[in-house]
Amino acid sequence: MSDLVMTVNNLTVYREHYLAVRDVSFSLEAGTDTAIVGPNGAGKSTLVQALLGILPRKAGEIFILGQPLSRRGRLPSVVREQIAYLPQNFLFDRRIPITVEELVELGWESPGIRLPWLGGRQRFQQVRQALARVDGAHLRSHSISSLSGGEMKRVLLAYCLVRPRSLLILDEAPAGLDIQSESEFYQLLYQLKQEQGWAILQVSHDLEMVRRHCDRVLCLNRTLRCEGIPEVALSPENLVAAYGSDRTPYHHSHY
Ligand SMILES: Nc1ncnc2c1ncn2[C@@H]1O[C@H](COP(=O)(O)OP(=O)(O)OP(=O)(O)O)[C@@H](O)[C@H]1O
Repeated sequence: MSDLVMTVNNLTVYREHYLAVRDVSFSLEAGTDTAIVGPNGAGKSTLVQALLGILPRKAGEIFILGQPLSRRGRLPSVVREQIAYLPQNFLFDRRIPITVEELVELGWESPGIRLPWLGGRQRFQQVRQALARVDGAHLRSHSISSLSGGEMKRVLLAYCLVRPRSLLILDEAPAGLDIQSESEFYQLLYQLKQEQGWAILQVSHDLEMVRRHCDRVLCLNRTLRCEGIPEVALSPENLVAAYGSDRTPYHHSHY
């Protein structure tokens, strides 16, 4: 049997009084890359935030590495530290006097009690390795205030990579990267999934990227309209079902 990293059963989530996600079920296996696609306002970010325990759910169950996510969004710390999340926008005050290395180091820490004097050497090496993997070694001592948008994305990915993980959740993460950096970004995701068995779940509007890189697609428009391998889930009929006949992106495709 394959290793299930996440199982979602009949998930329903409201934003205030608005039913944003209704009765969604799916599972994620280790070593796979799954895309969530759908039109603006379809509930993609809401779904991701509910999976992370940031937004409360109205109904349904979420299991991560076999452990239930509590109604209050809690998970055992050994499970929580296996999850990395790269948001669409990382909003913070860039004047905070912190270097790239210090930021990435924060990702190395386990949730809970911190003993900063322990594991210093290992932490140092892990931070260097993570930055090297995203081609950001030269940024190590730069202040985060000096980074471009694309450099910041790479540093945040290093933050995710700095310790072993099982699940990486991305919300439109490569937006803002140039073509070369985007291609390297997807190459790295491929390695993480193949070599380290990460399950990847990514929200995307880029259907060409999804066709090229993802193993499975969930088409969301409040509820799951279709799912499957890209060739099936992104067929013209299924895109019309997910986006509606007037908003389907199929006609803009190069396929
Ligand atoms: N705080 C809120 N209160 C009420 N409705 C909200 C709130 N936040 C989001 N919504 C609504 O919930 C729906 C789902 O929003 P969500 O951001 O999850 O969609 P999305 O698929 O991620 O959209 P996009 O592709 O535009 O990023 C939208 O109709 C949005 O207007």
